[in-house]
Amino acid sequence: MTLITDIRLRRVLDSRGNATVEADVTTESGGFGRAAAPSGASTGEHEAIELPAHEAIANAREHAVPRLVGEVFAGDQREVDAALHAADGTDDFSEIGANSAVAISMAAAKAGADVLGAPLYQHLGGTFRGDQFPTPLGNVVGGGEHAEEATNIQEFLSAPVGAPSVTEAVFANAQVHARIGELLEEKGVPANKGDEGAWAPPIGDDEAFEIVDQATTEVSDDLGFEISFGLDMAAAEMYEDGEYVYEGEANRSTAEQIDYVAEMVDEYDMAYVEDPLDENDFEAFAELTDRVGDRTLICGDDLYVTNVERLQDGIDKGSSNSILIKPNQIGTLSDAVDAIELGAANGIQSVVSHRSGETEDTTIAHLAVGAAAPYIKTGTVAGERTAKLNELIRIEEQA
Ligand SMILES: C=C(OP(=O)(O)O)C(=O)O
Ligand SMILES: [Mg+2]
Repeated sequence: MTLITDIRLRRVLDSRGNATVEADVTTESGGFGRAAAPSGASTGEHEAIELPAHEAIANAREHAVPRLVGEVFAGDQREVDAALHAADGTDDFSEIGANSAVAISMAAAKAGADVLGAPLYQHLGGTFRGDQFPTPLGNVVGGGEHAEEATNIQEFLSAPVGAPSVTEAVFANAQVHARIGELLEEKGVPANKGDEGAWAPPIGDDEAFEIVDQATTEVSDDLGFEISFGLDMAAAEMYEDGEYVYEGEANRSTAEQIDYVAEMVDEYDMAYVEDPLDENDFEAFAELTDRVGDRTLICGDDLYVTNVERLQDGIDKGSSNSILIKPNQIGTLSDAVDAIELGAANGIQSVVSHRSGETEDTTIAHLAVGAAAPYIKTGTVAGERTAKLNELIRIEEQA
């Protein structure tokens, strides 16, 4: 029933206005799935390769489509993803493009779910999934590679860790975002928005810490549950010649960077710090995790690039207690689920994540619920972000 009978690939727009790959997968019994690849700006050095959309489409049409159509069942995700790897023939999807691979992988999953008549999260996770929801980490202030003339730190993330439901958590993050907008206006700070819809004010990191702390505390008091906050430092983007470069402040050595992050974790009681150190420095990550990992999540994004071999290295070295999961960093849903499961088996908490360039695709909301990931990072406002957040609200209502 789920034999793939047709795959269509096209260029569509992402939220930055760039071309990305959209895939339609149809099965023998009329099952249908459509999905589109997201795209990063602060990409990890070890990510699977995204090709220009037209090239990824041409190469996937030549190599992947003939291996899937009439050959593979959309209901068997492992089979779909193995065929994508075989069609590509490299270890980083540089032949067909990770953008084509992930779009086809996700579209096939949706087609499989469609035939079964089951929600995607249940098709991915099994019938006993749907009772555990991720806490949404919401980007409320940011800069780095996502906005010019804004904070050095890429993302300040509202973390409604005490929310009684995912719906209340989603609305809490939106309220924090709105309150920050008011606080910036009161201070007379002109606030544009970055690629993910977070405020991108021309202020230093110190001031951003204070504003985010104030907003999360006020909204927490108003709503009556704990709202902490966290960071994505995207430190690989700051790392030059052995130092962390901060515009408008002194650079920091690795030891100083570790001290700085550890101090901020304690000063602001932060729940989460992503990529606080360079993407190849497993040892410095381990030092920081050793210092503060009992009271906050130290998450590897560019460090692991959703790759089980890099994650195993991090597990062996004690580099972190959390991993970011971006399906397009590794190319298929099966690879992403493998990383979540390896993490879970070793006490590493998964954060399923969007990219800074997104589409209206909602697959990651289902992946987070289907794989019982404890966190999801998918923005706070902006249509391509609220698409996922609103899908979580719907899943919670149905489950
Ligand atoms: C979402 C992120 O940004 P990008 O997609 O630009 O890598 C991130 O770094 O976590
Ligand atoms: Mg990141």
